[in-house]
Amino acid sequence: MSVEEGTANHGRLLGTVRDPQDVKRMTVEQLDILAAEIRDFLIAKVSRTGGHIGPNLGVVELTLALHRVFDSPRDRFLFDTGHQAYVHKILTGRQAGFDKLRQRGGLSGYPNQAESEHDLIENSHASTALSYADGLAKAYALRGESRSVVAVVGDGALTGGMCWEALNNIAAAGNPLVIVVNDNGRSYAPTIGGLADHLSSLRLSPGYEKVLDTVKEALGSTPLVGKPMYEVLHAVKKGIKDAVAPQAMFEDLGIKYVGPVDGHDVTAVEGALRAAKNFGGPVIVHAVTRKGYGYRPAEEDEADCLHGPGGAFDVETGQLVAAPSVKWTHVFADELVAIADERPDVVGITAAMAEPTGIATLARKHPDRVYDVGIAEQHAATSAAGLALGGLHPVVAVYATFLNRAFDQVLLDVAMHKLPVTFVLDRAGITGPDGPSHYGIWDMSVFGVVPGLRIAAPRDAGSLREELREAVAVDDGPTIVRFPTGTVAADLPAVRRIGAVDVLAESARTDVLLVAVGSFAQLGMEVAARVAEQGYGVTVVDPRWVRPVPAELVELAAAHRLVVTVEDGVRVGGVGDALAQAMRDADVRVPLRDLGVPADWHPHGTRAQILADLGLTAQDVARDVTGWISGLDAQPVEPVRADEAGAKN
Ligand SMILES: Cc1ncc(C[n+]2csc(CCOP(=O)(O)OP(=O)(O)O)c2C)c(N)n1
Ligand SMILES: CC(=O)[C@@H](O)[C@H](O)COP(=O)(O)O
Ligand SMILES: [Mg+2]
Repeated sequence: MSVEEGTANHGRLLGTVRDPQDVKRMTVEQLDILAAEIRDFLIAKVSRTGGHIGPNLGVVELTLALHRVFDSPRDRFLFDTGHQAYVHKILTGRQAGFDKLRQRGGLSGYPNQAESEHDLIENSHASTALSYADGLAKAYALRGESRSVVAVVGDGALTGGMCWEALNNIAAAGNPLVIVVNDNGRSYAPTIGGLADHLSSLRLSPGYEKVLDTVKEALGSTPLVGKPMYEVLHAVKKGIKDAVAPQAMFEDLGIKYVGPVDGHDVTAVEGALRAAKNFGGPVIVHAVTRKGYGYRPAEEDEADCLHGPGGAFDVETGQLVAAPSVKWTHVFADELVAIADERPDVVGITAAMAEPTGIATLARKHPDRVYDVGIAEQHAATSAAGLALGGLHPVVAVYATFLNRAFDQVLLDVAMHKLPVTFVLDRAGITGPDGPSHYGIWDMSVFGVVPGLRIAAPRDAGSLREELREAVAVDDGPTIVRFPTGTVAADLPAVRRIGAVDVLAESARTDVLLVAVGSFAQLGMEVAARVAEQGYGVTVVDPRWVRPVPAELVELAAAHRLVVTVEDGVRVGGVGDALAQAMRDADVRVPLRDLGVPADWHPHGTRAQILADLGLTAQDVARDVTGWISGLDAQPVEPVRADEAGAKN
């Protein structure tokens, strides 16, 4: 049934769904209507809030079938990556929450334990569900609990190495476990690589299981027994596999394969799931779906099937409602092309996010110089090391949150080898609606400890261009260039440059040195103006390169009465911490206060809301700074050592 036809029902059936039991009672005809109503509902709600519309439209029937065959929450669903769990939320009593999806205080865009007993894992980083499933199945086996474990993993998530580590273990353990491969052939763009090719060849061989069964039946009447019988069967099975379908990789790994099944046919999916449930060992159910199914703008969106429009969109066209603006990503993308035009050794790497990171712009100009490695950030880092060893300068463009999992590769494979690799971290800092797992707040602390790694935090478009050029000019070690999400900040010219440090504002009085990191430069200017109104002089500086700590920053610190740092990252091990340490090492006894993000799980909301919650607005920071500097006036004692400035988290 089409979306239009479904609209005619005005969601009457959907309104009766309070929990999965309601879906279990429905007839096939009702399920058809319900699927259409769910699509209407998703389009209506997500077009207002933004969110992952394409992936969820593709799993409507699949999710209905899951909830009919299994008994959640006794049976456990583990969604990988978690961005396709909206239908699951709808069927588990959370319809009302969709008006505030991904908004402050509203439903999370991912599974969330606090929302429902039907959600177990709170992921959103890809390729983890099979490992969770392996552990969970082992735990249930050891505790003697008879509960099904069902992991739903996309073809894109399956390109992540963790999935293959998990499959290896799942096969070895042999526990009952259902792995539903939701194969829509796409990550954002079409999924790349041998695995994607394998899945698509399986998709084209629907007769495989049937042929296999027929041959098994025929051979069943031959007089062969024991080992010879097995060998004949095995040889025939392998021969047919090679002839009818390419090597059925999953079966060779030791995991039963069922499929391919039409993922938009609830009855067919149910049949496959029931067979898998009763099998008694690990089974892969290969469901073929279409991303964005049933919504024309998504189906026709060649770039990413409306994977996750970054805000409200027009239902008719699928176009974003907000006026287009120049984003940090665009500035990076254009400058990278300009650099690559001049330098044939510069190449790009993306981990399945060519458009969102802007690497696609380079790919359009120099298609042979961009590598999409799949959702494989660890591989991206070490493959970049290989490219650098081969004489190239790779630029690895990923979201800040996703580089975390490649720490060891950056540390040893890249930095220890002093290799010139530039990591460009988009969506650094508080990002907003995707919530805590997507906040790019760890990079400056985590990667700040890597010897020889330089980190730049540009403040605006001009400095992003400049610092990117400086980064790719480094030839004796890795660099990181990190910037936030959204519209790029207006250019903020420096008054002067001291060494590598830009001075943005000065005063006749040298009361406070305000170190404003990256996009907080503008906030720093506003703070300086407010604090000046209270009679104190503030020097605002942008260190530009925050690791290693510029020597000039320490000298500037020594020339002021108070140092305040403000950064869009966790305080522990952040820029403030690093500067405090450098000041201690230089015996600079000026008090330092560091402002930033507490190392914690901060909820979703808009970036502005979360920053306000954290006291990272110009008004809050100005109040803090005024309080601290006036406190020093009130107590004209020997300044405390920088490391005595107070506990922090
Ligand atoms: C480690 C990691 N890297 C990148 C991403 C960004 N990302 C989110 S969804 C997605 C594509 C997922 O493709 P697939 O698993 O096939 O799901 P589909 O959207 O096609 O349903 C990517 C790359 C992520 N969530 N986690
Ligand atoms: C699920 C996921 O990891 C991404 O799709 C994420 O939603 C990215 O959002 P933005 O690209 O809008 O920042
Ligand atoms: Mg996919």
